[in-house]
Amino acid sequence: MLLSPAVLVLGISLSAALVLYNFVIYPAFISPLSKIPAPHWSCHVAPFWLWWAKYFHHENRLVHENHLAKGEALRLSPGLLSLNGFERALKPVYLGGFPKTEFYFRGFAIYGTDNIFTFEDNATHSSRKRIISNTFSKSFVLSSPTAQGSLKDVLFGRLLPILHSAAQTGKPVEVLELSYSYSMDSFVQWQFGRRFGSNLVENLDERRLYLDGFFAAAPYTFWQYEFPLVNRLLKSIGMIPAKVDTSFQNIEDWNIEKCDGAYQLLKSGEKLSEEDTPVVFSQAAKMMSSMKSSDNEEGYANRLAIASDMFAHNSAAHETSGNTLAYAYYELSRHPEVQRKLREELLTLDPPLKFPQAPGEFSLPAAKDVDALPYLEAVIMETLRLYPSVPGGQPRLVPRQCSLGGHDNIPAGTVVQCYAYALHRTPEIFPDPERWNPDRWIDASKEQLSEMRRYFWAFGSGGRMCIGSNFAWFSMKHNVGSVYTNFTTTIHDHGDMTLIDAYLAGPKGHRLEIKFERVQE
Ligand code: HEM
Repeated sequence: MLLSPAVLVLGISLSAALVLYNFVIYPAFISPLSKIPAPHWSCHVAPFWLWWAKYFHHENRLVHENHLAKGEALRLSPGLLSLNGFERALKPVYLGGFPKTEFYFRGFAIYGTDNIFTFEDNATHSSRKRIISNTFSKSFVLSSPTAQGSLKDVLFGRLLPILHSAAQTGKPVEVLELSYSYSMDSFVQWQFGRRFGSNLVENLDERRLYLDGFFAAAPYTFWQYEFPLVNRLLKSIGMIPAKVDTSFQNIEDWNIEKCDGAYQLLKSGEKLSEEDTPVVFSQAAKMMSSMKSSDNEEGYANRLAIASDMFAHNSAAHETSGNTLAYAYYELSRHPEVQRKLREELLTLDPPLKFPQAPGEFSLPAAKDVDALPYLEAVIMETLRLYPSVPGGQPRLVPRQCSLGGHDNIPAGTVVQCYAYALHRTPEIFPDPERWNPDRWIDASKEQLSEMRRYFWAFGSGGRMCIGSNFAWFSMKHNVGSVYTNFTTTIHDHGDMTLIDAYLAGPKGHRLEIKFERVQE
């Protein structure tokens, strides 16, 4: 049956009116979100501003500037809010356990499989996290002989000798990639045990394989996070080079070889020394797999799920801690007076973190003593405040209608996010926020300090907070502690040290050359 022209015109007009209402009138004027200020008027009806800010790497900075000008809630796109504050932002959203969004699967699923970082559903996530969380507790890390073994091998056996000989020859050292390498090796040795540890610090082929594989995709993350289908299309027509996938495949293989090796070792029943114990992997394998001697080489239960978790851990460990260490060297090198003060504190350790040690003797101070040094902690806290390695928005889904950022009736399904970049630069909490000033953590009153700690968000908060934060503190404190016990540092040369404007970030110029000089006894 043919429709009359009048009915056709009416149908088209009604559809147009419906589209206009749903995509313009409702979001711009009627939705409860329409009252929330936006960085640009178009944010109320379309995500173009946000795509532009992400693509050109202005998002974190502009979100921060807009919070300063317009208050604690911003509408970045029709269904996405940025929040900045504790009581009406961090507390309800992150401590309240709002679930994650698909952003995490798009960006961080490995072997095509979810992992602890990517699960959206809280119940699945917490049952996975429970399996390994005890190995990541502070008391476990500080008393772990395997972690001590990793310090002995990686810090004292590899990193400090490199710095020591550079100090003797007067040659500068590029410390950014060296810090990624140290952070990876120190964590992987704890994760998989010494036999399956990595050696990115000394083995430049392994370093290139891992870091090239890891960073090859960095220029294309916009497509990967925002438009996965376009990302696939760009790959299929060669606009994203094939080496992005092949070099990533290399590091997936690198990780799974460690998993398979450690699995076979555990299954063999061999009595392992503390140094050889794959602390994190064994916990995951025992709980998620059968560990039967009949399991074949690569055929154990949950192989890819375990490997995906292990990859999530070691990839999270090396980049974040590596960037933090490099920024700590950078700022300390610009502040000799802070180096002096830090060294004074470090020399109170008994024994101090001296390198080299007398032949045949090796002794470290108790890890809890290193952990308790207030100025060392302040130096690293302040570095993480000014240069958070996860500065970008951490998106969560509003599960039910609620009030946030001073606005009521935020509908279920809205995506909300806080930015460490903006929280850490809130001037009422951190006066003179662009200044690197470790003393702010020492001189603050008790009340100020508790506010500063509520806004300090380098490791996130709530149920999805960083599981590796205690290991990161352990590894970074021993690194900075032993370097500044033995050396003074100055800057030789560097690329642009501005923090990249992205979800995960290090220095834009990706290069920091430092000169090390032995401390005069
Ligand atoms: C300076 C060092 C580190 C920083 C600044 C850091 C920061 C963070 C942040 C901000 C999150 C939350 C991200 C989000 O929800 O969007 C996170 C989660 C996570 N981090 Fe770290 N991280 C560091 C070191 C490590 C280390 C050493 C590990 C090793 C295991 C690790 C493993 C993880 C994992 C597995 C998660 C996901 C936790 C979950 O969803 O339950 N991180 N990290």
